[in-house]
Amino acid sequence: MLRLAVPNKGVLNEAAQTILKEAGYRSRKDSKELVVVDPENSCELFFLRPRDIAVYVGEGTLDVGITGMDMLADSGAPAEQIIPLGFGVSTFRLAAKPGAFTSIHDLQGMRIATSYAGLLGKYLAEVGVDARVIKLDGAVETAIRLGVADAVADVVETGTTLRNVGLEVFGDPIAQSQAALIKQVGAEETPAVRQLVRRLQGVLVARDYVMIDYDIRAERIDEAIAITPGMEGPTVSPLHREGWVAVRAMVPRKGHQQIMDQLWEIGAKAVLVTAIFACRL
Ligand SMILES: Nc1ncnc2c1ncn2[C@@H]1O[C@H](COP(=O)(O)OP(=O)(O)OP(=O)(O)O)[C@@H](O)[C@H]1O
Ligand SMILES: O=P(O)(O)OC[C@H]1O[C@H](OP(=O)(O)OP(=O)(O)O)[C@H](O)[C@@H]1O
Ligand SMILES: [Mg+2]
Repeated sequence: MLRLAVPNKGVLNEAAQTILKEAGYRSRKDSKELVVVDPENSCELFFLRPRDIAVYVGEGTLDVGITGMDMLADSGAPAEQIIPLGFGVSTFRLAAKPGAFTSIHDLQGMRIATSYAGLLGKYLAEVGVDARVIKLDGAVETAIRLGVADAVADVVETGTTLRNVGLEVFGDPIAQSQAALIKQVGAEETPAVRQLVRRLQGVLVARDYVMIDYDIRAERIDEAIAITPGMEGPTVSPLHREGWVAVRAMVPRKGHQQIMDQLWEIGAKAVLVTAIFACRL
């Protein structure tokens, strides 16, 4: 049995469940379910707080888990990324009242509120700043207004939360993060883990790529291949029309309209773009 940890709440919950479902694993029927057994995939899914997932995986009680890389770094647990998953993308940053500070070095002797005390503590040690870390569970942006802190260190995505309380980021970003599949440091990747990884990678590729099909004059095939090189070279098949070939290749979803324009410029006909439902590369 593969034992897999999935975020039970927060912004990672829905995206993690979606990617696992697309990868062929069972979903839970309601948000109160804490363990789901998936016999077809010989897998058990444990729904846990994203912050705790690194701890379970680091201890080796669960084989793999999905959590934010910032949470993994914050926990200090001996776990590592297997693959990034492309969601829960955020930056960990300092913020304060506009104009109050310009760099981390202005925070010597100040109070900084955060729910990522581990991550902030490591950063302060790295840059040699001695500040007081005020550990809070969430909604840390309010700490300044309530007089508990002079600055905050928190996750920023769109910046809406900071704007709403009249705060501004300052200094260099402390860390970039996104959700990842993680395992214990040094743990061997079992066949079940490798299969999960292949499936997740297949979903990520299917999300990022589309399939393009078109017909082109045989003498322009080199130009066409330069535009649509595919993953390992496009499929080129003869057409039942003298002097023409059919080409099929995967291209990035982003920018596929520009690729269609370029193909049209070199005389391609019947250019079709279709979504990839699933793939294994
Ligand atoms: N608004 C956001 N956009 C993108 N990613 C985010 C956002 N907020 C948090 N994250 C990321 O999601 C992960 C989990 O954060 P989340 O806020 O769900 O956990 P939490 O704060 O412990 O839980 P909760 O907010 O339910 O108390 C972290 O890696 C974080 O960087
Ligand atoms: O830049 P934004 O797009 O506004 O997103 C960032 C906000 O999202 C998260 O809050 P969450 O909803 O998880 O609440 P929390 O602070 O209680 O964790 C994070 O802690 C920030 O407050
Ligand atoms: Mg949160």
